Amino acid sequence: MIRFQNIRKVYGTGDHIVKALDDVSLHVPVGEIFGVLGQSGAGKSTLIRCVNLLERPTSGSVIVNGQELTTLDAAGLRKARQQIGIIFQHFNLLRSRTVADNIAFPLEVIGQPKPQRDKRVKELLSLVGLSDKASAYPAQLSGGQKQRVGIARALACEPKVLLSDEATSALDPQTTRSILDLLRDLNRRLGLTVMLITHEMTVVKHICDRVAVLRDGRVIEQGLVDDLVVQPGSEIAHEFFPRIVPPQQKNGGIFATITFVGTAAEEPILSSLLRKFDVGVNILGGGIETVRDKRVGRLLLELSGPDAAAARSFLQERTGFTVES
Ligand SMILES: Nc1ncnc2c1ncn2[C@@H]1O[C@H](COP(=O)(O)OP(=O)(O)OP(=O)(O)O)[C@@H](O)[C@H]1O
Repeated sequence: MIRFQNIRKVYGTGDHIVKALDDVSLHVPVGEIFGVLGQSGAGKSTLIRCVNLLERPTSGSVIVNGQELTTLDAAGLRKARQQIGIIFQHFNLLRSRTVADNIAFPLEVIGQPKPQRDKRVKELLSLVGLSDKASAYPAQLSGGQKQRVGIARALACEPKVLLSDEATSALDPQTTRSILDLLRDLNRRLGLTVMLITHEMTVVKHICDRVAVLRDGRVIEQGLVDDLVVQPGSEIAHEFFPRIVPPQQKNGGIFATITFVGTAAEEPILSSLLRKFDVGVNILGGGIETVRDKRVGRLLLELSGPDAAAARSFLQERTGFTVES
C-alpha cells in the first residue's frame, strides 16, 4: 500500500546540511498497522510527512496505492491525498467550529453537498463513539475525545491509508490505550492501512503488526513484530526485555537465553526440563510481556549437571522457543 524506495531528505545547503532521511526503503502492506519507532531527531516526522508529500523527498520514490506521488502535478496530488488521512499529536482542530463542523471540514473542501455531508458526519460521530458531542466545541472535550474528532475528520473522505503523527503522545496511558484500541478496531473493520510514528514502545507492543526502527535517518531494523521479538540480537526484542547480562562466573554451567511466544508461554517448560534431564536450572533473570494479544517471555537460564547441553538442545527444538547461547 505504501512503498518508500531509497528516500533521502536533506535539509539546508552547503556546510549546513542535515540528512533527516538517509536511503530509507520500506513497505507497508495493505491492511496492516505499521509503526516507525525512533527517538527524538531520528527523522520520524520527516518520514511520515513524505508519505503525503507534505515534505518532498530530496530523492527516491513514494508509491501509495500503486501511484508514484513524486511525479504528480498539483491536481493529481490533491486527489491522491484524499486517499490518505492524517491525525496529529496536538489534534489540530478548529477551535471556533463545533465537533460536527470540524469533521465536516474536509467534505466542504471537496464540495460535498450538505445533506450527504450531514449524513456522513453522523456516521463518523457514531464510528468514533462521539454521537452525543456533535454540537460541543473542542475546548469542551478531553484530550481523548479531541483525538477521536481528529480520527473522524481524517476518515471523512474514506481514505485507504491513515497516518498517525505521534497521535497518543499527549495523552495519559489509559486514554492512549483507548485510542490505540479504536485504531486497531478501525483497521480491522474498515480494512484501513495505518502507518504511525512513535517514540513509545507501548504503542508498538499494543497494536503494530510490523515495525521499522529509525535511527539517525536510517532504518536499522524492520519486520513483523512477532518475528523480531524472538530474533536474537533484535533491537525490538531488546526494547521489550531489558538486557540480561550473564554473570562472569559460570559455576560450571552453560547459559541459555530463551524467548518464548504464544502458546509456548503457557507450557510448563522448566518442569518438563527437570523431569526429562539430569540438569540443574538456575533462573538468572527475565520477564513476560503481552505483545498485542500474545504473551512473550524471555529468561536467562544457567543449566548445570551432566545433561546441561542436551537440555539446551531440547529447548532449541521446541516450537515457539528461540534459544541464544
Ligand atoms: N525544516 C527543517 N529544517 C532543517 N532541519 C530540519 C527540519 N525539519 C527537521 N529537521 C532536522 O531533521 C532531523 C530529523 O527531524 P524530525 O523532526 O524528522 O525527527 P523526529 O524523529 O520526528 O523527532 P521528534 O520526535 O523530536 O519530532 C533533525 O535533526 C531535525 O533537526
